[in-house]
Amino acid sequence: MEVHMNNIILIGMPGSGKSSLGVVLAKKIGFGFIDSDLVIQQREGMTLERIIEKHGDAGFIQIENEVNCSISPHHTVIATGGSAVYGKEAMEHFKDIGTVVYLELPPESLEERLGSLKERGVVSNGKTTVEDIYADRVALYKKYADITLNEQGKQIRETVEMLYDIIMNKDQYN
Ligand SMILES: Nc1ncnc2c1ncn2[C@@H]1O[C@H](COP(=O)(O)OP(=O)(O)OP(=O)(O)O)[C@@H](O)[C@H]1O
Ligand SMILES: O=C(O)C1=C[C@@H](O)[C@@H](O)[C@H](O)C1
Ligand SMILES: [Mg+2]
Repeated sequence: MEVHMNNIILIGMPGSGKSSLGVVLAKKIGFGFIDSDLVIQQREGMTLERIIEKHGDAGFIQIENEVNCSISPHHTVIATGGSAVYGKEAMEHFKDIGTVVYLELPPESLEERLGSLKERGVVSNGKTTVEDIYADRVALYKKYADITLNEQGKQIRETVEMLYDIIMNKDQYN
């Protein structure tokens, strides 16, 4: 598989580690790092939780879609928000500017990491459990992924190594 080395875009459920892994990967490969959640917060001048409260799920998805469409860096790892896949234009844009990597983890393991969903300000679309939110999104994560990384049982360091190997074309996973 050919990896588009301009940008690496991380997608996946909240708690899958896009932000935690992304910055470590960026440092390792000499790339920049952008967390699109922080770009959204800066643009709106409030926290993600507050934006969701104010605009509702649909309003947040629209804002996130617009912001993500405006992110066009070079040689950068982009950690997206868990709900980024609801933005069709943004995901098409990301596929144009880089390689999209889905960090895959089953809902049981996500639950252990997440703690309170409410505190994280998740776009729930009326769903209340991690399992239901996962079920609502899993097809979208798979649809947009150029690479799917199963991180079950892996430490952050191991997942970064696995991704590094793929990027550097020493690929034994795809
Ligand atoms: N093996 C692991 N891999 C990744 N993260 C892990 C692992 N074990 C524990 N964690 C923890 O899980 C959490 C992952 O959260 P993080 O904010 O990176 O996820 P995210 O995908 O960016 O979520 P969001 O969509 O809400 O932005 C962190 O607190 C991290 O330390
Ligand atoms: O998965 C989600 O619904 C979200 C994840 C966060 O990264 C933020 O983008 C926001 O809190 C919504
Ligand atoms: Mg994040």
